[in-house]
Amino acid sequence: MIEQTQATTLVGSTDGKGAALVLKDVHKRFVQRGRDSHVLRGVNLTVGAGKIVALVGESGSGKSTLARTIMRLYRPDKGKMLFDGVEVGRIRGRSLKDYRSQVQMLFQDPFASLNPTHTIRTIMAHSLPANRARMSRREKDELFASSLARVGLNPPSNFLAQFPHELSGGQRQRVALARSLAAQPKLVLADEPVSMLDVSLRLSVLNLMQRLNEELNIGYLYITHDLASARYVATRIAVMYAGEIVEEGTADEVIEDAKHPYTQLLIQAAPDPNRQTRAMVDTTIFRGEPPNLTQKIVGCPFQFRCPHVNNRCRTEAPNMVEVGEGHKAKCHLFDV
Ligand SMILES: Nc1ncnc2c1ncn2[C@@H]1O[C@H](COP(=O)(O)OP(=O)(O)OP(=O)(O)O)[C@@H](O)[C@H]1O
Repeated sequence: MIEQTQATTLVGSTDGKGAALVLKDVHKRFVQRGRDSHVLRGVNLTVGAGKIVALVGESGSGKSTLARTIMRLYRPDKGKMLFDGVEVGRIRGRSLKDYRSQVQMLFQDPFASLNPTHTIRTIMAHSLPANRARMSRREKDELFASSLARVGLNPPSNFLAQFPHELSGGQRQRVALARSLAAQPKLVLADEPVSMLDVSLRLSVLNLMQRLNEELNIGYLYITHDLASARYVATRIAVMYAGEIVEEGTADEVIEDAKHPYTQLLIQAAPDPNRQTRAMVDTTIFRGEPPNLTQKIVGCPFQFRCPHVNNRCRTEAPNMVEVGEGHKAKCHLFDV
């Protein structure tokens, strides 16, 4: 029972040291109405212990599927996922619960993720890991209060008895963060956590995530469409296209010196805060469509939209190659 032995090292190992997530060649297929859709097509990605990595890409590129696969809500069809050195696919039973305490998800819509019929106290109590669920009510209230105070909800006692509908969107997202804190996570998979909040609140929630990262060494996989917020909050950015990471590097380098034609177009399409007329993502910059994931892709998945496409792109899939220090891109332009 090697997997049980390995997995038990997860239990209670909440030591503030953080833990790395390493994904190797992760594939996920869905079969829908008899059609096989290859949504994750060999994802390689590392979120270092206590690091913030942003995962950016268009709608449908597979970002949420990847997060759900990491959470073990989906089983990958192929590939390896290692968390804190433990193979995630082998974690079973109680250890899976512990894994899901240490790796938590923060969703786009905090209202949908908080049970509306429960008070904040009950919501927080339900997400406690087994080793904390046995605490006395007083101990739990102290833990919940300190978690709420840490996310800036003061005085915490006022919030414990409230229901989600009594809170603002920003407060609800803070409650969602406090709930995860009570379970001492090492990694939070934050799936568009600020996109439903008012612009004025977005920055405060991103700042809070960053502060929790610094104070508690919590790592984040920050999933977003928004390159500006990715650069603001993350040290590294990974760009996803059609179920693959096509570029990865430090946040500054990926934005300032993007190599992959897709990343370059994403940056061009991003809303420019200095230009009044382009408040939305400019999708007209992209010609063509992303590939049909129900069909086998021969060559580069970006060939149908790429301004630099050549014959090699139509026949040979590009490899990920070094394009700078700690900066990689999957494009034939650099694989000569
Ligand atoms: N359970 C499922 N069954 C079948 N297909 C699915 C399932 N979940 C996701 N997909 C398909 O996988 C593809 C990727 O979806 P996913 O939600 O992961 O993308 P995304 O990058 O997170 O998009 P968004 O930014 O809009 O959330 C889509 O084509 C979607 O229809």
